[in-house]
Amino acid sequence: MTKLKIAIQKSGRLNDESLKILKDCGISIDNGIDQLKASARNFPLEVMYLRNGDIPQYLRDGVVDIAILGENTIFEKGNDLSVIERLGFSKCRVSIAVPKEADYSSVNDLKGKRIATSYPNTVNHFLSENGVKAELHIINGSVEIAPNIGLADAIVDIVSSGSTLFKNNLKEVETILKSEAVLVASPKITSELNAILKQLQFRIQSVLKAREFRYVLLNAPNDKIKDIITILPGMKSPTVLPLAEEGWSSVHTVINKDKFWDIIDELKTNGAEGILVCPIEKMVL
Ligand SMILES: Nc1ncnc2c1ncn2[C@@H]1O[C@H](COP(=O)(O)OP(=O)(O)OP(=O)(O)O)[C@@H](O)[C@H]1O
Ligand SMILES: O=P(O)(O)OC[C@H]1O[C@H](OP(=O)(O)OP(=O)(O)O)[C@H](O)[C@@H]1O
Ligand SMILES: [Mg+2]
Repeated sequence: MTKLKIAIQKSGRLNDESLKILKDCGISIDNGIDQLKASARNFPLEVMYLRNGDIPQYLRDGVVDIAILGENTIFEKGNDLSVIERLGFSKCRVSIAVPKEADYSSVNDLKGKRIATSYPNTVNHFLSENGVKAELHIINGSVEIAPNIGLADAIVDIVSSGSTLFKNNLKEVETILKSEAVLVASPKITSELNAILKQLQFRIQSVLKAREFRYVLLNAPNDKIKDIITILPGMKSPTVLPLAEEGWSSVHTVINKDKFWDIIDELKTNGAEGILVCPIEKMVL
């Protein structure tokens, strides 16, 4: 049977969530702690566990058909590859940071300075766009330590919470790009495999959509139902069902997860009781 080959990061920041999204799509695979390859049991998919930084080349060569990787890696090493789906996890940015006590007012302050980074193409692109020449020191890890040991005047690295910068007495001064995990396809993918990819994409989209929403159930007196429905816009129209207790109904609807906390007080003042908010597994519109 023809199988779609997907590359995911062997270990690191993207591994867990990449496996989780496949699992949420109903695809069961083994994790890659001791393996480089695993087959899905119930979907024509073969998983290759690889280093994130190596994946763009494997896609280009057609060794794998699709991959989950950080968008920043595409920017650094795979500008020729096309992103087919943004996956909403591993959100971070690639930023410039300098020692806390350094004066910094604009990118021009980096002229002639030493910049340590693991992302030379990203930095060179940013510097040349801004007409600034600097000296790059390419290092593969622990970039944030470089200014403290006298190796560099500034760094360019991934920032998420900012705690690594804080611990190393650095401040973020420019954001070069924002990144999240993305699904990328090889330019060499065949039409047969593309058809399997479409099925996988359909599943991923219904999982991602479901992650944005919550299923809400509540009880309310019948004379308040109209008001409650106006506060609770549903997918189409909320479901209203009579309760066993005379004069009361139950309202069921789906709302954006971020909206719930904005309307909770309004729901309560309008007589809503026994409010339940549940996650949704899949959502097909
Ligand atoms: N602190 C973070 N918060 C959120 N996402 C992050 C963070 N650090 C990295 N990422 C994202 O996860 C991806 C993988 O990062 P990680 O540090 O695990 O691997 P790596 O060192 O780039 O890769 P590898 O060793 O597999 O080649 C990055 O390209 C980035 O998109
Ligand atoms: O802003 P923060 O939330 O502190 O995250 C940023 C840190 O996370 C990443 O490193 P990671 O923990 O993946 O370790 P690594 O350097 O071994 O890749 C990145 O290289 C930064 O050092
Ligand atoms: Mg890292």
